[in-house]
Amino acid sequence: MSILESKWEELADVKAELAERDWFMGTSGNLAIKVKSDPVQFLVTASGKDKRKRTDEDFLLVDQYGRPVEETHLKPSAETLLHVEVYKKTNAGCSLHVHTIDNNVISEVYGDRGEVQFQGQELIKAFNIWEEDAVLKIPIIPNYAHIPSLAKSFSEHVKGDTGAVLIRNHGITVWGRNAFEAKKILEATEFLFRYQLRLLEHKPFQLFKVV
Ligand SMILES: CSCCC(=O)C(=O)COP(=O)(O)O
Ligand SMILES: [Zn+2]
Repeated sequence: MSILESKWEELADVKAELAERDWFMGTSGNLAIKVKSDPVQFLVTASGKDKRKRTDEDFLLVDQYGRPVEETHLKPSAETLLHVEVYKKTNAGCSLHVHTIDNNVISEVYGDRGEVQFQGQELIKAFNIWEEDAVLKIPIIPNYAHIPSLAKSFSEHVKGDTGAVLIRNHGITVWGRNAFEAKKILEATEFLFRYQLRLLEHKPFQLFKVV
């Protein structure tokens, strides 16, 4: 099996797992996996598809600018430029973007603060944060309709090989060194968001403690 074929299968498997969680409502979401470096090429989901389906036209190969490598009738994800920023600025191998109710509500509740923070939660270790009393900060950026503006704002928060950025009332984009790590980060953030929303139901004052 070629590297391209094995990366295709890897991304298709991640897509199927996220679909099982129902994280691709209404054709939302897009996924990418790096196939080669120097210059970067990556597979990205084709735009506008139902990502819950598995087909031979789910992904296409694009270059470091997000342009299709070969002539194709498929269009790369409308949000390919965000994945471009990840592979331009880090050594990440996979980036995932999903819209969920929980990430949208968290982004709106904490959006004016520009970030949501988590402390004292075991699952922040998914981000390779191990220090006692460490704080995980997830940035929240405005949802610009103009994708180059969205990508520019997103890029300011793309710093290490693993990370996550919330886009207000839109969704989350995460990345990791490989597909396993990116999925781990996505699952951890969605856990933390659900936890925080549950906590707010029972202890509304927590909104002010998590700053
Ligand atoms: C119908 S969701 C609006 C577009 C979006 O935010 C998204 O994640 C999916 O866009 P794509 O072009 O990647 O299908
Ligand atoms: Zn989106």
